[in-house]
Amino acid sequence: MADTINDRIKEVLEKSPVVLFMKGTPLFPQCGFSNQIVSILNAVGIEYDSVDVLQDPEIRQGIKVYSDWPTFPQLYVKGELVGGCDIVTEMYQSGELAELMQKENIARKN
Ligand SMILES: N[C@@H](CCC(=O)N[C@@H](CS)C(=O)NCC(=O)O)C(=O)O
Ligand code: FES
Repeated sequence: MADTINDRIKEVLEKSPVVLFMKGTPLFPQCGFSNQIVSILNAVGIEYDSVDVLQDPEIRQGIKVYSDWPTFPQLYVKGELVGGCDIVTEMYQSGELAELMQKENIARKN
């Protein structure tokens, strides 16, 4: 069972270089923390996939264990957890987030 969840998570992470696990969708975030990280990703202007953990209790629980990180949002770049709302906000403000996206050659939204 646990293996199945981890396999599903890996599949999602391998499908796209940037994945946001959040509550709701980028168009309709269902929590202020998720809303904030969506605004930041829009401001940085990069392409990303998102997973609505409210629609998927298995992933909601599984990803917490996978990365040993108990909350949402969770931003992944190239399969690695970058952080939640606080960390990503700090990285955005310092310019580190844009730098990371550039370094990893993440596609920009036109
Ligand atoms: N300080 C956190 C704020 C996020 C947070 O506290 N999220 C809570 C409320 S949305 C959460 O995901 N709780 C676990 C859950 O709902 O499964 C961050 O930097 O991301
Ligand atoms: S859903 Fe209540 S704080 Fe995120």
